[in-house]
Amino acid sequence: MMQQHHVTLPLPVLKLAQWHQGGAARVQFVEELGRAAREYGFFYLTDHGIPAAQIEQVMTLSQQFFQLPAAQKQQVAMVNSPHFRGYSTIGSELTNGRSDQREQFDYMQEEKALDPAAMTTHWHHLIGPNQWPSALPSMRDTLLTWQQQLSSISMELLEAFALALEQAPTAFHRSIGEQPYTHTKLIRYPQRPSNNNQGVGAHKDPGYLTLVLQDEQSGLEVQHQGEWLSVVPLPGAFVVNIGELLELASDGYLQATYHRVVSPNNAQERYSIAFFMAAQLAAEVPYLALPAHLKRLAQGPSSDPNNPLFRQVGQNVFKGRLRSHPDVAQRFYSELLKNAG
Ligand SMILES: O=C(O)CCC(=O)C(=O)O
Ligand SMILES: [Fe+2]
Repeated sequence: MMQQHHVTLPLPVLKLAQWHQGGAARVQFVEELGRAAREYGFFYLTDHGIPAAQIEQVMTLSQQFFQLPAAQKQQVAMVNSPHFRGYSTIGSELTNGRSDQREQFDYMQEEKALDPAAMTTHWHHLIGPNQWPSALPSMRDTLLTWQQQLSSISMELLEAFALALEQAPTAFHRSIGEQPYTHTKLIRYPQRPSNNNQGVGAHKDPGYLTLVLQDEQSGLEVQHQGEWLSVVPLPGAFVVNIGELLELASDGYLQATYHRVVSPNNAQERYSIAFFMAAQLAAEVPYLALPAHLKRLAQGPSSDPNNPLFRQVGQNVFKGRLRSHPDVAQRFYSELLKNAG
């Protein structure tokens, strides 16, 4: 018999199949979710229904993309997209003012940019087409399907979150409308350079929820009671975390947890794929009326002068993008930065 290795996982493991099962299993899922969300703001999600073969296919595609010659990746460079979509080279992204040691490919829903006359506010620029590399013709359909599937899982999770907060399961629906704003990021962390181990600096995610798929290389860490916990990889699981919009909606009863990635310390590189779900850009985050026993524990959303949280979804997403991608901000939004500064 194969020897079993029992690794103690640092975070709760939730099975989405339990939610699908309904009845008492669903009630238990909601209870576990409520506890995990309040205690850690992070958990592993397994039994989510996405086949292992598809996960493998998407991970392989990501590796193929990053292995393309630099010139081909530059053909889809994000710095050419006012919509913050495409490839960012290592070091071009900033978190907490320091450069992140990762290269990435960002895409969102496939959309047409708005007519300039219809652009009445800055975040309208987030809407637009993706950029796809001609060298990998299957990438577009494979990744848009992936994004749609993760969006469906996130919608189910949001219903469960609503129940955990003792709301109607549809409490978030109005802010989502027909389609939430979704964003996926393929990421490659190279082996740690000698002078900077910041894969991505400590941050909160700006949306409602994030689902991360990691390979077998650790590096993701979450802040918990003043310590950094290593989110050791659990094969096939998504790591789910709460974003700023859920913190705002619950008046800080749930908090968006700080997390970071420390660059691989050995000869390995690390690949991950992060999926971020916000609400509709035009929406305002709802104020949920929490029952007294939860309200008592709500501390109000955190107020960090370096990271104001905005209830207007588009504004919250746009501020995050401007800060993370100064090259795009400088090229397309320098007037805005001048006025803000
Ligand atoms: O790569 C990871 O594991 C997490 C990435 C992350 O936190 C982010 O891109 O917001
Ligand atoms: Fe993150």
